Amino acid sequence: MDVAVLGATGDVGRQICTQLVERQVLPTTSRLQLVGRPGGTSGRAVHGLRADLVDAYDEHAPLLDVALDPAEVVADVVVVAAGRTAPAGSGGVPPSRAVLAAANADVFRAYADALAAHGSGSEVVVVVSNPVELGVAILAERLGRHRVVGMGAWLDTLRFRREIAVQLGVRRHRVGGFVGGQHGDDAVPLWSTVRISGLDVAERQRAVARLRQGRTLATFPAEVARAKAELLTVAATDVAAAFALIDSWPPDLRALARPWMTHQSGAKTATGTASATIDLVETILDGRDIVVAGQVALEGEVSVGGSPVHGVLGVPVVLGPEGWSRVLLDPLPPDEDARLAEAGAAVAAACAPWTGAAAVAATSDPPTSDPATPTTGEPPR
Ligand SMILES: NC(=O)c1ccc[n+]([C@@H]2O[C@H](COP(=O)([O-])OP(=O)(O)OC[C@H]3O[C@@H](n4cnc5c(N)ncnc54)[C@H](O)[C@@H]3O)[C@@H](O)[C@H]2O)c1
Repeated sequence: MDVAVLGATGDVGRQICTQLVERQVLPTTSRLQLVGRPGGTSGRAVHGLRADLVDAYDEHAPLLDVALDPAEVVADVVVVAAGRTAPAGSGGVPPSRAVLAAANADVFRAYADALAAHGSGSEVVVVVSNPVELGVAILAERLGRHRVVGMGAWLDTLRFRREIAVQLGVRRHRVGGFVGGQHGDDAVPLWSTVRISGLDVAERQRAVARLRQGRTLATFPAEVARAKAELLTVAATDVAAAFALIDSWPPDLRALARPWMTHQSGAKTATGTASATIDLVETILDGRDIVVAGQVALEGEVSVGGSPVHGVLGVPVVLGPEGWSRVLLDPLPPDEDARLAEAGAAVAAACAPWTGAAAVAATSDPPTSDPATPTTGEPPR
């Protein structure tokens, strides 16, 4: 099985390539295609990245290949990590979600069209680039929705599980449960899906109630906004204190605030993002169906706020070698249902200018103001 990484020389792409090789996810007979952009700096650096990986891992590296033309991308799993990102650190004005969308919609379209024309017709695409929902929408339109999954919800899920595990004093693998919604501020911690191995239902309910401290998701967007404002003030003079402050908050808030602060600190979230991406790649290569959370293009499999969702949303899905097959989501409590509905509306508004009939107009005349009404216009981390 072969893997292609688009944007291989970027911070996230390089981490994905390195971890794929270092963790020996691919046998030496498989091929890892490093994809850069002709004319850009990545078109040169991608050759250097190949040499560096061989230098480090020659004994167990898969066949390493370079591609600079989208038409040359051929693999069983294609990871999309190419495109513009919000610069790390707190200096300057970061591009809004809409500006990021305008820049990356072209990247998504270019690779979607190339894969539709020249691909095998069965490759599974894992979207990392942001806005991840837009990437899923554009690629799913051209390749078929079941072959495209966004990894933002899985990364959010791992962060949520970790924060719960830390608070309970257990290892992360003992905690189940998912985060859905939109990657970023409209991520929805699905508390009703949380499971803790070793605890029966009553014990789990008591533990979750303790962790939630009487809050519901109705107040979550306001808490996130307040948390960011507080962190900016504290981090202006003491970044360590800002991270310590996060430790005092409940797990769902920590799961959003910590990566945001990481980005603000000037570090990026490339390592964790790559590790979560590789989880999904391994699942697809493994041949077994596993339940993960991912952004997928729904056609009414899920209803939120009383209406079936026709659009991209992060939900728990069964993922396997042919992509995602089913959504696994029981009826939700009112606060989770309401937040998921809001996230679905925010995604729909954000994707509308770039998908379907609007995409043709958007290609020649992209909107310059933020078309969406998410909790904030900030891009996700
Ligand atoms: N989904 C998530 O959870 C998550 C987390 C972190 C970052 N991201 C996203 O991943 C993407 C990459 O982030 P990064 O930090 O690596 O950015 P980066 O700027 O370090 O790298 C981007 C790479 O994309 C390449 N690129 C741009 N256009 C291209 C094209 N048309 N063809 C091939 N390559 C192209 C650039 O040359 C560069 O190497 C961003 O969109 C970022 O927002 C997503």
